Order: sequence, then C-alpha cells, then structure tokens
Amino acid sequence: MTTPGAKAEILIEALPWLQRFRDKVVVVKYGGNAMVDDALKRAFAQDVVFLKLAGLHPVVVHGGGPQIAAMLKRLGIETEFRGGLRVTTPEAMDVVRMVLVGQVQRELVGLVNEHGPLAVGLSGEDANLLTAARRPAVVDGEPVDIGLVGDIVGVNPDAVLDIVRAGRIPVISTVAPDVDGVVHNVNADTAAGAVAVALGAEKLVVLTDVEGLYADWPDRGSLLRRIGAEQLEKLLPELDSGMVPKMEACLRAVRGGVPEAHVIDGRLAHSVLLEVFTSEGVGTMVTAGEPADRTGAGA
Ligand SMILES: Nc1ncnc2c1ncn2[C@@H]1O[C@H](COP(=O)(O)OP(=O)(O)O)[C@@H](O)[C@H]1O
Ligand SMILES: CC(=O)N[C@@H](CCC(=O)OP(=O)(O)O)C(=O)O
Repeated sequence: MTTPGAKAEILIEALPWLQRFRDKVVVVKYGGNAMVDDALKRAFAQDVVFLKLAGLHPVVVHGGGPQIAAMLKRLGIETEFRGGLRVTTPEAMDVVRMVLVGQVQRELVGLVNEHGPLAVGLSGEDANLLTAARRPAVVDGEPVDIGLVGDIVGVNPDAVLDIVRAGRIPVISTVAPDVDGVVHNVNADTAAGAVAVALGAEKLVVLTDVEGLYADWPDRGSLLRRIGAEQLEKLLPELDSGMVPKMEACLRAVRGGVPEAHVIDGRLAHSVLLEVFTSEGVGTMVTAGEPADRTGAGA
C-alpha cells in the first residue's frame, strides 16, 4: 500500500511541471485506436479536465479512424488507405464528417462535461478554424490522388483561443474546407501538428495504441524514449502506415517552434497525466535538437 509520504512525493513531483506548463497551451491528439473502452475514454476526459483545473490550457484534437471504418462498413461503402491516409470519395466524405463531428466529438464533449461545463466542440469549418488544401498520398515516392484528403494550409488561432480564454476546452474535429469551401478529410495527426504550431503550444501529445515510436518495429526492444528532428526525418521513410502521419505531425510541431512533441500509449489509463506531470514521462519525446537517444522502457 502507498504510504502517505510516498503519496506526497508523487504529488510534489508534479510541482516543476505545473510551474512550466501553467498558462501554456497543450495540444492533445486523441486517436480512434486509443478510444478502446469506456473506462479509458473516461480516464482521458479526467486527464484533460485535470490539466485545465491545474491552470494549463488543453486543446483536444480527435481522430476516429476505426469509428469511420465501422460506419462505412455498415453503409456498405468501401475505402482503402494509401500512404497512411484514407482515400476519400465525396460519398465517404459525408460519412467522415458525420462520424467525426456528429459522433466521436459529441461523445468526447459529453465525457469532459460530466465534470462541469468545460468542453466546446468545433470542427475545422467553425469560424474558419482550419483551411485545407488537397493533398496526394506519397506511395513509393510517387504522389497518388486520394480524393478529398487535405493538408492544413491555414489555422485561425482565435477560433480556438476565444474558447480557451473563456476557461473552456476546445475539442476539434478535423474536417476542413478548402479556399472554395469544399470540405476535406484531414488526418487528425496532421491537423494536431498544425494546430499546435499555430497556437504556439508548449507541448503536443499524441495518444495511440503502442508505447511510442519503435526504431525497428515490431521489435519491442527498440522503443525510442527520445529522438531529435534530424534523426526522425531519416527514420520516416522506414515507418509503416499509421505511424507516418503521426511522426510527420511531431516533426512539423517541433520544427514550427513547439518545444516538444510526444507519442504515448493511449491504452494506459491516465497516460496524459503521466506524460505531463512526471519527470520520467511516458512514450517517445521528439525535440527539434538532437537529444542523446535512450532505448528501452524506463531508460
Ligand atoms: N515504428 C513504429 N513504431 C510504433 N508503431 C508503429 C511503427 N510502425 C508502424 N506502427 C503501427 O502504427 C500504429 C499506430 O498508428 P494508427 O493505427 O494509425 O493509430 P491511431 O489510430 O492512434 O492514429 C501502431 O499500432 C503500429 O501498429
Ligand atoms: C485522411 C485520413 O486518413 N483521415 C482520417 C481522419 C480520422 C483520423 O485521423 O483518425 P485516427 O487519429 O483515429 O487515425 C480517416 O479518415 O480515418
């Protein structure tokens, strides 16, 4: 059993991190694969509320890939992934928007608001929050047309900061119009990286369903605890599917001035709190400079 002294030590470990992150924006990307059960989703909502009440400014950017896949299946619409991105026809786009904004976002907003009137849901379409431009997938070094898939070319920070300044927690779905108003499907990792840069965030935290980035996936001994931008750039071509947009987003964040970006295990309850408020942190930390590599859990 934890003694009172040990409990106090755990609390006091958070002190320097409370000082560093107080009044700072922390962008948390919650991936669909980390939303595996209700207990974990509730723990995630608690963590975000905890950050807010501790004086940080969490901004949630959510995914929902598996939820989109399930709805597409129910509707008998087939889609495939190219280079980690969903090939998105106009018909699939309607489903992406319905699921992300109408289902996943609503659920997260509801879970956060069990703790008080905190979360406000919005999509890239609200107050010109996000502007997209069509992007191809890159497969074997070649650009491939994948339909209504966008990259973020513009962020209106005030659309988010107004909500933050009102003491609330923005929960952002990543569908975004292009300059002509055509709505695009934006990978949630990609959007989270762009939002973190535009908000001048102090940290980007990306939750997924593995412990972090592995140098030699799936060799479990190759977990990287820290990696610099240059080394990550070299590793990018070696990475598989889902990890590519995630690590590109971390790279974009740190190159855009966010001091650190993290990929952490969303299957671990309260992983966000462990990352923000403990000295050891969890998962893989990406920085712009080249830190000494640390391999292996707990290193
Ligand atoms: N080098 C790597 N390190 C860690 N995971 C990897 C790596 N390469 C590929 N993966 C895969 O990427 C997956 C995470 O991406 P994805 O399934 O898109 O997650 P999410 O829904 O959280 O965005 C992991 O479950 C793992 O199977
Ligand atoms: C273009 C593209 O691939 N968009 C993603 C958007 C959702 C997402 O990114 O969800 P996760 O974070 O759960 O993977 C998709 O359609 O699945």
